Amino acid sequence: MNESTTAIEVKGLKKSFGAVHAVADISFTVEQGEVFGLLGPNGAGKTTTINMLTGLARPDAGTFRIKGIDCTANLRAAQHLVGVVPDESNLYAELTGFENLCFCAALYGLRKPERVARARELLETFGLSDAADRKFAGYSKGMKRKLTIAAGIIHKPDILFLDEPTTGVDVGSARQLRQIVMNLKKTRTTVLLTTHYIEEAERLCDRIAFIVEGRIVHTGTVEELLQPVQACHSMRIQCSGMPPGIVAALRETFADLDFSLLEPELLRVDSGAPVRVGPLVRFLEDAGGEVAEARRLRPSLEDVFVRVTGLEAKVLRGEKEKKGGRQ
Ligand SMILES: Nc1ncnc2c1ncn2[C@@H]1O[C@H](COP(=O)(O)OP(=O)(O)OP(=O)(O)O)[C@@H](O)[C@H]1O
Repeated sequence: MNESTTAIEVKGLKKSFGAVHAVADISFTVEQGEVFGLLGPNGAGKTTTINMLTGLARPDAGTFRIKGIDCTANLRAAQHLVGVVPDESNLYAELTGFENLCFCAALYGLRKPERVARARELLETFGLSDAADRKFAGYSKGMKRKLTIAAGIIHKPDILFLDEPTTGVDVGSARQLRQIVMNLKKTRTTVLLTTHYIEEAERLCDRIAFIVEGRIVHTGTVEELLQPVQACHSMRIQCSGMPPGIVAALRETFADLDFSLLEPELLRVDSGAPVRVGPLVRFLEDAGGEVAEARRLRPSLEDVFVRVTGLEAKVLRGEKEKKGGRQ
């Protein structure tokens, strides 16, 4: 019997498409009951990783185990243990929400009375009962996403692969979808999710792996990831009328501080020690500027991402369009 608490174990997974190394070399483990996030910009290799783990893409190299079962050669061996929510919905546009769920339940071998009961239960839980008899094609993006997650957990899997749960949905639906993930966590379902939203990873995940150009560059709990920047002190100063060359002048006068101009009227100050605001404000105003606000910044995961990857935070904010259903 396998006593291990490891739900997913990935070693040296690789996948190329021609000259593109979509997944260059990826290894990680996810413990049972954990919500583990792959966080990275568009094109980092998140979907390709999930596709390999769910049998939608064949790895060029590497191995992976699900609950101790080697699935590299035989994915079916662990199929009953996993649920999959792909980034583009795999549900049928012409079927109703209820029919889609019953169909998925049948694929997983649930008996008819069980299918109907489970479909109704999930429609109720996800707030979709009123839309149960409407065609999937007419659902909003948020409703489509919810139903696709419901379909992924219809057979109560131990492990759920969830690709970009909230991409392309409105703020309210995103909040509900995050709540769904938190509820799954309460039932000890292991979740491997991908996202390019830092706040989402921070809120939902027990551990996060930063993925860039097909490689995991850093992994840890939010607390562990934040550790290197805890000692950093940063400020944002909103100041109009700053003369050209102000950043160089500030650097010369305050040699222990680092300055960057985020916008023409927005200055960022970073330091390894607490920053004294008074002298900075006086300097800026003596130079002809007018300070509207000076605000201390809490160290954030975004700072860590920027520091570890060398990328700008805005690469994570790129949105991508989703289709949402088989047409
Ligand atoms: N079927 C394919 N054929 C050719 N190139 C592909 C294919 N699938 C992915 N790629 C390329 O592999 C790289 C990784 O893509 P992948 O979709 O895994 O990234 P991602 O991190 O999921 O990004 P996104 O958030 O945009 O979905 C990208 O350069 C992408 O263009």
